Amino acid sequence: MTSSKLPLIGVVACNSQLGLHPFSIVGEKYLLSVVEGSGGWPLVIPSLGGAQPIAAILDSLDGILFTGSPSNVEPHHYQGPASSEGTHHDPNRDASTLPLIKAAVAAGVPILGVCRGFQEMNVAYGGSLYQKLHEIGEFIEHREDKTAPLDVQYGLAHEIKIETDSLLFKAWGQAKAQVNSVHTQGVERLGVGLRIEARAPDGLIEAFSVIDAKSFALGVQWHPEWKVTENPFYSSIFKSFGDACRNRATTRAR
Ligand SMILES: N[C@@H](CCC(=O)NCCCC(=O)O)C(=O)O
Repeated sequence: MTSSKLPLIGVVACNSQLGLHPFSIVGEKYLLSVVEGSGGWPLVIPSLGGAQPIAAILDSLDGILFTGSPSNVEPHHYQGPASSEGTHHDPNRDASTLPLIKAAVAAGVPILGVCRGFQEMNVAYGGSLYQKLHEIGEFIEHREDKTAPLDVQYGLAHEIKIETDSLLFKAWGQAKAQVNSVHTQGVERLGVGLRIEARAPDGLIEAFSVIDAKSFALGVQWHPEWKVTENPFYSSIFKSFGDACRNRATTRAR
């Protein structure tokens, strides 16, 4: 690979107030997973909301990672009931990522959605979300113990069963894997044009891909970016995503 073909991978940012100023921020684990897991270079995509130059963004990138976030997609985007008081939202991120997801897939730009990014993909394709899985009754605990050390919070939490006709199976080569679980929300109604790739033991959808995508388009509910190089399953996901980005890098006009 020559340096001019290094895949440039957009990583979407969250908005957060630090002191008196609003900042666009991206967790370092996402940036490192692009470098160490996908062999690309991360470029932060700010979620400024409103008009964004989608065509120019897509023309400049070989892939996009839609990151996880403590914030939740605002329920009006999926015709859900209003969130309970105090729910953390990021309306500018919603306004930026929801249109960018479908535009990226249509343009053949590889995408990987993680946790909030996975939930955004589902909403972008017309799906809906459970806002509090633990209140539904039929699901195992999918939340992390926020009082535990990070390695415990992101430790392996449950098994997933992987469909054999799937991007995940192609990457991993096995029909089962162990994953972490760091989320409160989950897919309720699957978006149109999405195919289930994996489920948790309680039936919750843990991964899907976009059926008619011209390139890699996968969403996962868990966090494969977490210490990606130490987990062969997580590595296989970022490697497959990186391969798709490398493929675009060799053909994209610069
Ligand atoms: N808020 C949603 C999505 C959960 C999620 O993405 N968690 C990651 C938080 C830390 C990080 O930024 O990686 C939900 O709770 O379901």
